[in-house]
Amino acid sequence: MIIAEPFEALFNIALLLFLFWFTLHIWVDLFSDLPIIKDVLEGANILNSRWKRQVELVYIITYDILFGQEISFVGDAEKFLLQRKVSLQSALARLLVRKKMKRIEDLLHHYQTPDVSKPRYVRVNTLKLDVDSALIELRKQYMVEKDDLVPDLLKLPPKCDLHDHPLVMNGSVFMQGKASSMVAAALDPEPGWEVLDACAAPGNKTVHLAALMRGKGKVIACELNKERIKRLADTVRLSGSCNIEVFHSDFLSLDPKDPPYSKVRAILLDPSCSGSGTVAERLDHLLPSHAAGQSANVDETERLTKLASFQKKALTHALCFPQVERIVYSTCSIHQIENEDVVKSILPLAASHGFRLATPFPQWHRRGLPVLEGFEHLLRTDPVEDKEGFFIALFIREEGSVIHPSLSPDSSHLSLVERTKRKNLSKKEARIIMPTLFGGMFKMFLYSKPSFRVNLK
Ligand SMILES: C[S@@+](CC[C@H](N)C(=O)[O-])C[C@H]1O[C@@H](n2cnc3c(N)ncnc32)[C@H](O)[C@@H]1O
Repeated sequence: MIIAEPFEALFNIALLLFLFWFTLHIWVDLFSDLPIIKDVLEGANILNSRWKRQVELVYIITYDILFGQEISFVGDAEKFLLQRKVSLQSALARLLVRKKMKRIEDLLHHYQTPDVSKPRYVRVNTLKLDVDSALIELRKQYMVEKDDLVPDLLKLPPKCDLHDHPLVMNGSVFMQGKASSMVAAALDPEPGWEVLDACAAPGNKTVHLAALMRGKGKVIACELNKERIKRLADTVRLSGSCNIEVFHSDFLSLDPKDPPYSKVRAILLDPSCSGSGTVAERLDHLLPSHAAGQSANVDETERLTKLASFQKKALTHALCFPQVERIVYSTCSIHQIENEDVVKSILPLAASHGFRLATPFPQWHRRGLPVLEGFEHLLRTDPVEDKEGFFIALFIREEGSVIHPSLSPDSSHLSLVERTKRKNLSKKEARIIMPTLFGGMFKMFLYSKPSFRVNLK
């Protein structure tokens, strides 16, 4: 007995401490959720005057029904509230949707006001102005610094609204994000080359190419969409570049062996993509139509699959230009299916044409997803950390590699008509000694596609 008493006392103290902790835990939980429980009860509109008088008890039982353990004791209050469990749950669901909408509204407000945390970038159009002069001019109004990675790119504080700035209005600088400005710089075309911008509108990267080439050589800007051609032509005019030719055409229908494409040394391929790396798209995904469940997901998967299929065809086609030495592929998408998967699928063909992956901006730390050999060559920017989600892959043809005429490009992406034409041509090629003048003209006739050069004047 003498020995048992201290144990009993200790046991009682431990039990008391446990009960105290347990009660405290429940009340802390309850009180942190109390505003929600009040709102739920109000939304469910189930309390009559009797239960309104015992509201504290109602709060505790409602808490248990919605978030707590099984209810072990069922008195009148429990019975009353359990019978209305469905109303309580739907009131809670409505409240959560309202809160989520509020969060989306807050996010929209945050992103739509100029006061965001994303720095502003302008790229100096070196065809019109040198970087130092641009710095002097912009520093009259803003804190400006040179970007540490991309040449000719200037970084300004997030709040700057430069839309009406004279340097923007007269095309001396272009408002262009950092990741977007990395693409033409990664391609790094040499002055005097012929370069093809395969999917060009609105033309930010086209005019960047022209500036990098210091106005020497030629940039061919190809765009399929008639409405967007006008925007492209405006951008080209504003840039003051004289060596850009705009073509209204489907990139997939350009014959790589036809002049003027046969001399193309570099291709910038920035095809249509989901845009999931941009703020507007990411917010769009939070909206109820997207969050509505299954059907939205199915649509989204289908859309991504279609986009990826076009992206693969376009990249495959780019590999077929006989003189091309560099190809840059970029998207503003965060999805693997539009990025690493596209690159992975064409790697064997690229290798057979003498191409290998190169490393654009080796000092940039964020690389591709590790789902293919050579992923470390790929470049990614993160939608949260870098404020935009971009992807860049750079292909370089090994020196001395040329496309042998027998290595006919993979034509699986071409239309049936196109494939038939090609097949017929090969038969004819066997009979006619090519290239003869007649043969060349005949080939040009067969390959001629509705591609319109746009007069910029
Ligand atoms: C992502 S945007 C290009 C943005 C542009 N590189 C820039 O930085 O301003 C893709 C463009 O490709 C065009 N496009 C889509 N399919 C095409 C095709 N088959 N041939 C040529 N252009 C195409 C679209 O109309 C769209 O204007």
